[in-house]
Amino acid sequence: MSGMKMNRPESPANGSKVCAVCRAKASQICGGCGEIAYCAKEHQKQHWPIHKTQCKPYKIVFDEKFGRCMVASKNIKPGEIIFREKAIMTGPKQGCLPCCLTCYTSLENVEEASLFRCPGCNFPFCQEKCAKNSVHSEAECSVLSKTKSRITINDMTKSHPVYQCISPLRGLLLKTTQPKLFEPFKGLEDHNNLRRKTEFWGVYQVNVVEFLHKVCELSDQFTEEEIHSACGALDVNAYEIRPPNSGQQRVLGVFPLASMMSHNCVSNMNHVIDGNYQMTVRASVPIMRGEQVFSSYALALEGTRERRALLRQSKLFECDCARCSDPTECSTYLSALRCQKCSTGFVLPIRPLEEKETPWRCSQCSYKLTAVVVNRVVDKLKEEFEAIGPNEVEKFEEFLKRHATLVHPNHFLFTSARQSLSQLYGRDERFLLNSLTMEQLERKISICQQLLSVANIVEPGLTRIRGVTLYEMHAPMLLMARRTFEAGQCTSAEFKEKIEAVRSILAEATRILSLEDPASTEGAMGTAAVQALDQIQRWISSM
Ligand SMILES: C[S@@+](CC[C@H](N)C(=O)[O-])C[C@H]1O[C@@H](n2cnc3c(N)ncnc32)[C@H](O)[C@@H]1O
Repeated sequence: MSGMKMNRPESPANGSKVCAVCRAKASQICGGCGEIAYCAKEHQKQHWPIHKTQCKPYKIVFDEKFGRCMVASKNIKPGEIIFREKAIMTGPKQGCLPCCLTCYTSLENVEEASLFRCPGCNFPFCQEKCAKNSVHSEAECSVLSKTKSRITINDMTKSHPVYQCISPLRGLLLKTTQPKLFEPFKGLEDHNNLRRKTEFWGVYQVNVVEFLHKVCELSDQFTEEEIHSACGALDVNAYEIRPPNSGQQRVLGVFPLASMMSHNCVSNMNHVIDGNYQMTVRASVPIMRGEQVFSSYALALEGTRERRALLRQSKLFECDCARCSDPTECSTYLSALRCQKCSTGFVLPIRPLEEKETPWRCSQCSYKLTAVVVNRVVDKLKEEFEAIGPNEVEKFEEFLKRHATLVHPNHFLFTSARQSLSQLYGRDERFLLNSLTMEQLERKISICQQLLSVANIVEPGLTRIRGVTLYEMHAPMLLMARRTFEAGQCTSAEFKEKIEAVRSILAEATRILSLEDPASTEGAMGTAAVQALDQIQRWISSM
């Protein structure tokens, strides 16, 4: 990586390390950070009270291209915790539906009589206890009370622009309520200079800056620039959280250390955020000393044009990672079309980083298409895909069948359709597992396999999608094995072999899903996976 500055550990000119306690020649290195060396175990033990606050498997360094970024200071194994961090603030996401400002429960289906309106500001909450929470009552309520005579949020089924102000306001109010937390918030990249030239700047100017200045009377406390910085810091850095009861809504959380991770379209970490808004970041694949810890700010199962557009718009940079630069997206062909001329080749962008201008060419017959034509085809397909309801199994299947001659089997819209189908077969009330035919069970397995073949490349290692898909795959495999055996269509030895295969899939799913928050859907799946694995293991040993 060019231009990266790293603070190297103290070592003599010949490169060998010295003991941090006695400066004798060191023979061992701290396993936690890979940085500090010791001559013997005793000195390591003696040094621990001092070293433990600095013992981290990463460093924050500066790079000309990425800005501040996180680099592994030792080799990190898959599953190893890189860091844990609690959110310094949380708040509603732009464009959200009205929600409780404390627990973020969606108020969409709550009757007016069941709402609690805060006596100070009249904002709706799910219950009185939430309105009394200190984040609201001790800071923002008095600011929002200025809106009381002007705003009443009545329609819970439509987003209200006032919610756009809440998260920036919470960030800004840290200045007086929690100055220690305001420092890292203020230090986040806001990209004001780039954002100033975008259409969003004007929207924030009206909906947030002018609202906080004119309606909330905060012009003495925060300048226009400071308010825009808060909006930018959130757009560029905040993580999306799925709190329980919030329905489909996402909440924003600010994690200053996690914000230091650069983006790569194939990340090497995974993160879990628990109910207390604590984030745990682990390596999903081996990370070697000196390598960056990369998060993915975009959805890994999207195509290059879609990921790069999101990163350009919300994170203000042009991603040129290995995946974006490769026309085949690391051989996944997630954006490839089928050639309509020779029908055996796939049409790929010649210069994938120039999505608006690049010609696309068939890998077999050199048939060419312009970017405009390709983008139009994909946009039309996307429109059709987005019109499919979440449980419409038949429509997803129809979509896959109808367009099989148009796009690569792994096309990102097909992969998304498969992701939905992998969950619907076996879970949707019309397709419960035990009611599935052998053909449908086979279909579920093949959908999961195809999904895994893509996930293994773009979300490799200990990642949520792999854990969930492996778990989804084990159940039809197990059921098929049992049905076949009970029908006398396989021998005991063959049956045992099939069960062994299920066991190994389930063991991997368990390893991945056990890293999830037990209160989350994936965490619950992890618990179920542990039980299923235990049962299968007992079953195998009794065979
Ligand atoms: C969440 S911040 C990461 C920390 C940031 N580098 C800093 O110094 O504060 C996101 C910003 O980092 C930079 N960045 C992250 N990943 C990048 C990448 N793959 N290529 C170029 N810039 C990147 C961009 O400026 C982006 O808006």
